Amino acid sequence: MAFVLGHNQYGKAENRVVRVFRDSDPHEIVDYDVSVALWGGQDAPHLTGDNSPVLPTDTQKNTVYAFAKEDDVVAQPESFGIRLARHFVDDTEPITHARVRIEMYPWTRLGNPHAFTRDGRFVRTATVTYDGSTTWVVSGVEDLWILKTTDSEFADFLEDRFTTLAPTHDRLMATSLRAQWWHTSEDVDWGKSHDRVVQTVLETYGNHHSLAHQQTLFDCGAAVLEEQPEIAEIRVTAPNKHHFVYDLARFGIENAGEVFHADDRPYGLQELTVRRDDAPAPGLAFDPGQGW
Ligand SMILES: O=c1[nH]c(=O)c2[nH]c(=O)[nH]c2[nH]1
Repeated sequence: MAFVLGHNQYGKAENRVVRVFRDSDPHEIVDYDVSVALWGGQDAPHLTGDNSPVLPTDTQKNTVYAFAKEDDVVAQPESFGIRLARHFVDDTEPITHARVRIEMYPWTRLGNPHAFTRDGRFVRTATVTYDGSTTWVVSGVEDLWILKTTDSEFADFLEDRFTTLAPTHDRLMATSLRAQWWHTSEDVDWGKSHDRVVQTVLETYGNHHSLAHQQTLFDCGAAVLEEQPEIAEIRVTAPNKHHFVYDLARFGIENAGEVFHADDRPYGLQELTVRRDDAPAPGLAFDPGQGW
């Protein structure tokens, strides 16, 4: 029996970088978790242990911290990712592809010019993939919690002999949303664009009269594409965080949708892509992972 090497990539994952902009008054900071993955020309180390084509992950880590000195570049996760990805491919023989994934933890300024509190509303993400000619820039958000106390229905669904769910025309609906959107241009004010997407998603989710979580999420994605022409495609992963009306009738207490059990698992999971009908193919924009 013979074995062949399939897709492989390697890199330094989760480099935690905090950059302080001391020259700005008041001080600014960015807080990143940067993961680098490189591929191309790496048969020898896997098959024979010959490390001559390997740029050590330790060197990759050092590069992340060194480039964090470049003010304009490091200020936004997208521009930092572009800088790093192009460097690793353009300056390192035999690397052909780089993917840099950055999580950004937002901090909010306190009352004085050099103190901050971690803003736990969401994590901002950017994933940049570069193949030596094309650069794919994907921005995103994770752990964006949204909850609405009414304006949500779920009825008229398929029923079979295992169905026990009662249809409802008024329920509490909640999620912790993950979304990633692909820009077809780099001529973007990354910070403003990100703020706008988050705002659009929050407003749409909140204002939408929902017949299903699926419908609300599609509308959120469509609203983002409507607002921002440079975004070609958005992918959303959203658990339906079930809240069950707690049975207080057992104690002779009325509960008209006021006391809920916030269930942890299992949860419904809606995953969808919304794209412009004339959008180009996304190529390597979205990380398929190892497929499990
Ligand atoms: O919005 C919903 N979509 C579903 O597919 C579903 N399934 C379910 O049990 N509850 C819900 N709610």
